[in-house]
Amino acid sequence: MELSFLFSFLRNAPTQALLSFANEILDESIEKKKGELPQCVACLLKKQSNMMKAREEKYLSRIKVLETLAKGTNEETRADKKKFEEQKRLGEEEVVRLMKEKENSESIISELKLAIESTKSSYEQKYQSLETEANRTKFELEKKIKEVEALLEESRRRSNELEVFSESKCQNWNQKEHIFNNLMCLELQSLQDLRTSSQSIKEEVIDVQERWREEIAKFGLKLKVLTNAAENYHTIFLENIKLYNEVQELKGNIRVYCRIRPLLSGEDTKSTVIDYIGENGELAIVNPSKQGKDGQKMFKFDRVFGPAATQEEVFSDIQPLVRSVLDGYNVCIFAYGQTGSGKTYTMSGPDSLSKEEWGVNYRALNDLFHISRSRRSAVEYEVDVQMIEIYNEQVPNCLFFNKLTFGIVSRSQASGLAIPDVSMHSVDSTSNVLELMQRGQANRAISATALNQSSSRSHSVVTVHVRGIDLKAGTPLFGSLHLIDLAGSERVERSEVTGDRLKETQHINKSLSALGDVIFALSQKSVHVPYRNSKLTQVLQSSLGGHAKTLMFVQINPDVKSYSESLSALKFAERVSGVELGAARSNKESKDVKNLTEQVALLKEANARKDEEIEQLQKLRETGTFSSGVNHVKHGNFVLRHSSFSPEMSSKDLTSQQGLGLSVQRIIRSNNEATLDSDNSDNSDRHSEISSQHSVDDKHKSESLRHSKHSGEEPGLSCLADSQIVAVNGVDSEEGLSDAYNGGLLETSGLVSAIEFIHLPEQNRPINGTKEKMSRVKSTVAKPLQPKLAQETVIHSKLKDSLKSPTSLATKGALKPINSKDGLKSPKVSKHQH
Ligand SMILES: Nc1ncnc2c1ncn2[C@@H]1O[C@H](COP(=O)(O)OP(=O)(O)OP(=O)(O)O)[C@@H](O)[C@H]1O
Repeated sequence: MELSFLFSFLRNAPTQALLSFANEILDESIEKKKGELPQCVACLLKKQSNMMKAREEKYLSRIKVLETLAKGTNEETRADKKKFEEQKRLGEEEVVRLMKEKENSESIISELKLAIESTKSSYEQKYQSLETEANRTKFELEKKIKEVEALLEESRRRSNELEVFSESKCQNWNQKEHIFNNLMCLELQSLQDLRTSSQSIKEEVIDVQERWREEIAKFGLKLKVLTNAAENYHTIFLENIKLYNEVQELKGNIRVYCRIRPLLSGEDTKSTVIDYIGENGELAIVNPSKQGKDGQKMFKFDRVFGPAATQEEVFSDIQPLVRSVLDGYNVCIFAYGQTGSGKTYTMSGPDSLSKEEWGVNYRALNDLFHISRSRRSAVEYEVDVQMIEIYNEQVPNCLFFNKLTFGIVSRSQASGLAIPDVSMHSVDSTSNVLELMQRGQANRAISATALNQSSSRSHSVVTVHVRGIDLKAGTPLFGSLHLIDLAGSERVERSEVTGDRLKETQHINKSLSALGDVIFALSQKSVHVPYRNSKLTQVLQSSLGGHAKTLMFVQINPDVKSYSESLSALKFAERVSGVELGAARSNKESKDVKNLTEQVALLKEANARKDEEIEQLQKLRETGTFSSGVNHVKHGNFVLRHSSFSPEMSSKDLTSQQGLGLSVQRIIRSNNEATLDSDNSDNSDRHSEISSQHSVDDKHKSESLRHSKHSGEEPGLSCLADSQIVAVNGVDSEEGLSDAYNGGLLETSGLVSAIEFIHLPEQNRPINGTKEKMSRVKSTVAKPLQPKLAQETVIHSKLKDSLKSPTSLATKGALKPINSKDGLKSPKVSKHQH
């Protein structure tokens, strides 16, 4: 074990150790050689001396032989002596030679000795150096041996430790093996279990798969149903939007779209007040001077267009509204916002006008032409345009260079004209419109201010009148579209204006604040709405307080410097979006209305005849020959002629009573009463509207009942508004008549009454400001019912039914005689009449 460890140690020992081991072997051989060297030298010397001795002995023996020979032969032969001498000489020479040889040998020996000596010394030196080296190496080797021994000791210890460790490891591994074996057994067991359970799972999976297949088949069916539903969803979604719009239209909220213009060059393009623009009309702006949530303000409008919105996108959203003008609606679109916020851009477009940059005005007219052409086979349309501006509370006509100023009629005319005297221009193509509008735009008051290079200094109003006639039914319609680019509100210190510009600014701000007051009154549903405080609100009256569809663009400049202006514009817009105008009404006559109008004409005829009879009866009465079944009604500013029948009477009685069951009341009212009234006329207008609206509901019935009781008159007679007057006058006005059917047809306590409002001609108007109107009382008398009157009874009942449904009877204009030509030309006619 130890040896094997040593071998392995040597095998693994570093080169240094091997080197030392080699040295050790070398040292041993040197040691050996060192012991052999003197013996070698001694042997060599011994050989040499032996050889020399042998040679010397040989020579000496030869000399002895020779001497013996010489002694022996001396006597024998003297010849031989000579020979001997010769031989002696030769021997001597030989000796000399030998001596020489000996000398040579001796020199060789000495040389050899020297060589041996030198070799010896060199060997000794070498030996010494080798000895020193050997000593050193020995010392090192000893040292190394010691180290090796220590290492050996250490490795022995380690090997012991390793042995112990491996012993324990072995035990561990044995234990582990044991555990592993146990585990394996368990695993095998659980594998077996798993196999069993997997088998059962497999069966279950097959079962589940089977069930899934069935479920998937069911899902497939359901999916089919869902796909069908999804296909329908879009249609339903669109229908929902349509319905939502219809609800909105019924509520008549002013629609508010917000448009944010992009930041212009010269404005800080990195900072903007716009924080968030939602898809559903949400808008969040941030106050640059406040941090976090505190500085954020949220608004909600019908739609918000971001800075990237194109003119086309903006128009496509309002297109349905514009198109409804062709269905006889009055539509008003106006742009509001601080100066330089992009109102003119939205309404007209930039100065360098290309088709892509057309604003709402051009696009609206272009679209109207397009649609009217596509409907040509069914409806014939005529389009006229008026263009005015409100500049310093004056109303010049933008389409005339001399800019005559005009007065505003406080209430919109049936024609939709607030300013009836302004010239009307018939247009039939987009190029006409472009030419006309550019003329109007050129005549508009525009100046440079610190905030806008081309700031509009006036409110511009473009009114598009559409008159159409349904070629099949022969019914007329008329709609109007007001496109209003308001002048921008501005802070004088920011716009840095003086002189004329300052005066303009003051007028602009004053009229915008009047608009704010009107909006406030409308949102509060106040009885009094101060339309008369400015020309702007007077022009907008029919759009804000009438039955028009109204849309406002609130324009926003996103620059942080304009934060406070943007905030107040958004607050104003929020208030505007809360204004409910009521359902918009179409100025389109239906077939029913046409029939009814014809019937009304018949009624009028019958009335005229009846009036004659009444007059005759009155005369009779005055002469005291007749008095029965006559009611005199006089209340406030009006006088009614009324006859009634009791609720107990059956329809048969009604017929047999021959006219007693029906009373036709004629109420004459000045059509332009509102124009002539003082400021309070707004109130009276409103009152008259309210009362006429209320006349069909129960509240009013009870009111009239109370009133009539109070005045000692029969119930059902005093339900008309204060401002309405009664006069006996043969002049009928269509507008007044339609008003009557809007508000004057009553049913009270079983009494059916028809009331007819008739315009007073100019000369018959009451004196300015007076509420005491000229009146005459006329009484109806029982009179045999003529066949025509029986028919009238039915007609009146029909009328009553129609009035209960708000859509069945049209507005004022709806009851005009069905002279289609007249109906079609109505706006122009009214322009001249008024
Ligand atoms: N959506 C827009 N895209 C590009 N430029 C716009 C946009 N809106 C406005 N601008 C530019 O902003 C500048 C001011 O616009 P505009 O004259 O229409 O403002 P305004 O509200 O009518 O101002 P004012 O009330 O003073 O007449 C113009 O140079 C216009 O071209």
